[in-house]
Amino acid sequence: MKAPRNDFKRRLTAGEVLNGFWLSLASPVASEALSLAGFDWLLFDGEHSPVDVAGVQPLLQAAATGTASAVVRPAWNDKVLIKRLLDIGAQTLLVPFVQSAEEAAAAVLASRYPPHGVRGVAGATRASRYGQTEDYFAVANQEICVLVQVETGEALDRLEEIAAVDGVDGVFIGPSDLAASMGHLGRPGHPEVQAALKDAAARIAATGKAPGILATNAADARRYVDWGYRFVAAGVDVGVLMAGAKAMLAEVRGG
Ligand SMILES: O=C(O)C(=O)C[C@H](O)[C@@H](O)CO
Repeated sequence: MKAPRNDFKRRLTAGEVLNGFWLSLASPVASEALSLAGFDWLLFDGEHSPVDVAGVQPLLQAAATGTASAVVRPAWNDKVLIKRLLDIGAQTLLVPFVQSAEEAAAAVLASRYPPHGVRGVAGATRASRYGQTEDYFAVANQEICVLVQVETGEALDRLEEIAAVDGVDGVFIGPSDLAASMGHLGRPGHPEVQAALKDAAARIAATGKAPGILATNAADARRYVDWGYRFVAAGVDVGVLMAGAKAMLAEVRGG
């Protein structure tokens, strides 16, 4: 048996635009259903949801039934958390709050086995199909995809240095945190924030790395793609659920 390959990384590197969806509910049922809905990738959020490492594993298993590649956001840029997520089979990580080239390099090192990094070695994990794959150690490092999240003005000033780090495959801009850092807490749609997002997409693309972002509706997602973002989550599960449920309730009440 061959070790798992990373479709997300391959398609991103080939220049494709990948349409994603953001999951905060930590529901394996939602993971399975949304993967079967045809998304290219699903983000499992370990930073702003109560899910821990053990809870991410069923999300990965469920996503594997459909078309979507899994992207996992650890709670922090932490080598122990990263190692544990990789062991349960995550191959693509979205590492939050990367402020410098050094922090980006630390995320890459945490994701690679020696001599290219510091990832600890376990014999039989879900990552190696429980030890059943003949080529796991030969391909494991190259199949890891590291996306780093830039979400402050300070990090934006260092965008090119961060993107240039070897092993960084993409740079994701967090619109909500960037808005907060720019003095527009809760207003990612503010014209100054939107201008920064547009500019960031072009700057990231100029480095040869893939720009990524989170939108909260299809119109924003399409505009971000037009600006050059290539891995774009079009919405968040809890947001879509609440909007749909509230609209239905209003209709039922005749409002
Ligand atoms: O800054 C952002 O935007 C993000 O990092 C995403 C947020 O954490 C959140 O909107 C996810 O639900």
